[in-house]
Amino acid sequence: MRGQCPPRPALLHGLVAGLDFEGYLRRRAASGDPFAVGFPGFPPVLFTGTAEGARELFRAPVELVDPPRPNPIEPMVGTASLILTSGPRHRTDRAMLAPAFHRAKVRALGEVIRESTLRELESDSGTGAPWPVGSRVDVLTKARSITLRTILAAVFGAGADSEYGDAVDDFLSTFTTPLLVAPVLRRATGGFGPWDRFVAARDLLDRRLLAGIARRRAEGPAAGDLLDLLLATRYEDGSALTDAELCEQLRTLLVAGHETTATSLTWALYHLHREPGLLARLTDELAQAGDDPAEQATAPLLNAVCQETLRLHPAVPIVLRQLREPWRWRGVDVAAGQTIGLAVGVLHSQPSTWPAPRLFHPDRFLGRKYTPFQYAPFGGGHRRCIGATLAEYELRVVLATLLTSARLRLDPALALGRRPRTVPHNLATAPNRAIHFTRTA
Ligand code: HEM
Repeated sequence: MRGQCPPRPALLHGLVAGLDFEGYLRRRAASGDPFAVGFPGFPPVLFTGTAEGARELFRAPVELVDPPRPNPIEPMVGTASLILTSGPRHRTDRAMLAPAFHRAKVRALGEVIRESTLRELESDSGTGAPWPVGSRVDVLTKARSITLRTILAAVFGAGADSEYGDAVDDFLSTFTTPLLVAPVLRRATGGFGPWDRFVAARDLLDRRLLAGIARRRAEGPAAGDLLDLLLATRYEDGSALTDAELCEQLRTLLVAGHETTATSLTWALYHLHREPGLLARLTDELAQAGDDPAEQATAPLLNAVCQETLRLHPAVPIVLRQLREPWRWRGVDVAAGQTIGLAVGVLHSQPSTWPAPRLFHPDRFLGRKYTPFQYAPFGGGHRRCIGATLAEYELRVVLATLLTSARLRLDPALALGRRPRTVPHNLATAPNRAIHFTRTA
């Protein structure tokens, strides 16, 4: 089948992918399905971008698939991370954490999310500057402050941002794209290189996390937040998570739980402010819904805007599984050890499901449902994103709060110019340039 030979040279392709990840995957998909992609420093991956391929991937027997190893994000999250474990260990960890992501628990964070958003507009937030009328900001920075406070509240309880916020920021900013894509750079260079800076930031964050863990152990469980659930985790042999493993799980939740949502918020605001008619419809809808986050979050057009944002800009653009044994997938015999995956953006661009797929058109979600194999921004199967309910609720509450509390103007060059490209960024992706807005009211 065409498209299966890994592209050569991988380094050149890696550079092109680094400049426009979504566009690169779409171009590779044009050669056939499945199609191979080589990433520098890692074995080639065989991708699908079809609903049938997604169905087979998500329904693969649990004991057949693992997360890929080596994995570029391992230095950030560690081997005990929920993202990297498999088998009974993964099952237990997921089951223990799941209650924190149930609908009722997520709804209870509504006020925290709303206040966090208002704080970003009105006053000095500690993790971000105020946004007075007339000033211009990179909205991704604002979105990151809001989503970091939310995930810190979900993990440690409300108000935890002053203790951990800056350490998480430093940790994330030191894991630069070169470190992500080029494992050869991951070595000490006398304390001054990018790897040394990353390791120092990770150590600092872990020290803060360990202090928080010690305090919680001394004080006893709080209100069933994620830290409580991690501390209560027990395996079949009765053992608990070690301190190092606790740090890895906490780092995972903090990182996976805020950059993704922040990127999605940025794209949603970008598209809304390029389409005044759509923005007016949405603000009218929100005006009817009042101030209650739970009420606002049920608004149909708001929901459609969030879904369309995740369709056009899936913050996690690839979903990967490594085969333990040989498997026939998409009509191809795939060897044990090979990694197969879903290119989410390619799936979300299939013209048979999504007419005019490159257009931002939320109405396609009004009154219509798609299968979990046609639309998969949160992946699928037994590893589907554990934070999906939180992410969707947070997107809606932050957008509703921002749009009913402030007026924003997108920079004219962005409002009229070409759409920014998507580039890899930490665990997720981000627009390749800053999306600036001026607050006008
Ligand atoms: C818009 C926001 C988000 C997007 C687009 C997103 C997307 C994804 C995707 C595609 C996966 C891989 C699923 C698979 O392998 O099938 C994933 C996994 C994961 N996500 Fe999210 N995510 C988001 C927000 C969150 C939030 C708020 C959390 C909260 C902690 C979170 C935590 C995780 C974790 C821990 C995993 C690993 C799950 C496992 O392997 O069992 N994510 N996410």
